[in-house]
Amino acid sequence: MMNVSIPPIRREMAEQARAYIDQLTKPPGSLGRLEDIAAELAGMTGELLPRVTPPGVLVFAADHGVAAEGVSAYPAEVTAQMVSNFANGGAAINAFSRHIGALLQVIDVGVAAPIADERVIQKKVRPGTNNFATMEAMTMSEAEQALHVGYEQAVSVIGQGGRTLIVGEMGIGNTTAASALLATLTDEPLERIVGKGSGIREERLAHKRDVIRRALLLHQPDPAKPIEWLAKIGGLEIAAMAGAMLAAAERRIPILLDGFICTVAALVARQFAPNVAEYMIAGHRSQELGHDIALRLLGKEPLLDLRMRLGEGSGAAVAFPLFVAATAMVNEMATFASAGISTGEEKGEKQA
Ligand SMILES: Cc1cc2ncn([C@H]3O[C@H](COP(=O)(O)O)[C@@H](O)[C@H]3O)c2cc1C
Ligand SMILES: O=C(O)c1cccnc1
Repeated sequence: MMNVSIPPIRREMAEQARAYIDQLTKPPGSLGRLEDIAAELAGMTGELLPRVTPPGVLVFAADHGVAAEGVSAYPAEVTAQMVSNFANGGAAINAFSRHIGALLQVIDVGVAAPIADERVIQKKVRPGTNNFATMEAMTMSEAEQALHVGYEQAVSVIGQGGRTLIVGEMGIGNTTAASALLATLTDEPLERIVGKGSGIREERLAHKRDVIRRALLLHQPDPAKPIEWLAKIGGLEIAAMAGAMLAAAERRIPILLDGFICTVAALVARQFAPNVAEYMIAGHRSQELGHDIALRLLGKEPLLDLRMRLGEGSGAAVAFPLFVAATAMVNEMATFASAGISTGEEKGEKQA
């Protein structure tokens, strides 16, 4: 792991798509960012008329030992409780997945409590990580196993017909792990990286930053050694999300990113294969403080800004209809020639 070989995107197909989009019955550029999305999807898939439905939504759940430090607004048992909620179809990601016709899978990659529900895919690598404030979160072998779980799950959902990959997560404490990972990729101070996650108060936010500061001093994690980096301060679901992204890019499947945790997982994936990022589009800007820094590092501008801060893949699911609109534009619109409509240039018209 991770011996992935991700093909370069087909830039000539993206260019061909742009030229074709300019022939559609609208002033050039008038569908704005949708035109960019359509061209990017063509470059990723290698197809002028790509299909993006159905999306595969993978929600990876795992617990975090660092939750014992009081870094979340919620108790750790909420992870397992929310997994039951996912299984019962009652979470935000369930509602949104139904409305976009997604193939939704919920995967236990490391929930602390036993999950005995056949609607949850059982891939537990270990029951939660260790508290990385005092010891390494997991072994390197476990980090690799978690990456593999994600990789295999993406292969599976793509095999079932998934044409876009959305990855979400559930794990109380995971904004602490994601912030710690992000902090090692930038010189930005923790005051600009570490946010309120599920909604902690200001006093607790200072404590959360202290916990991360101490952990970074203790472990000296090096992102250039990504398995070791993940093992020291990462999370099982974050590793799985990264693995899933690698599998999708390898198969030319576009990846629609969710919020803060997901973008950090994308940065993790990039540590394994730099060009994986060419297959990603950022779905939304999360309210989580560090998300802008993570997006900037990844070089992505988010499609939506709805002041969301949930995770689970919810922001990506809400952005997905933009993929549908972009591909419908290319697939269904008439061209000036086919509709017999005069072009502005032919008439020598200028915009007033
Ligand atoms: C009921 C509930 C549902 C959630 N769904 C996603 N998260 C989000 O909040 C958690 C991260 O925040 P922190 O690091 O502060 O614990 C993750 O589980 C994330 O998916 C939830 C959190 C809660 C409480
Ligand atoms: O943007 C996210 O992924 C996020 C933000 C807050 C809490 N959980 C997740």
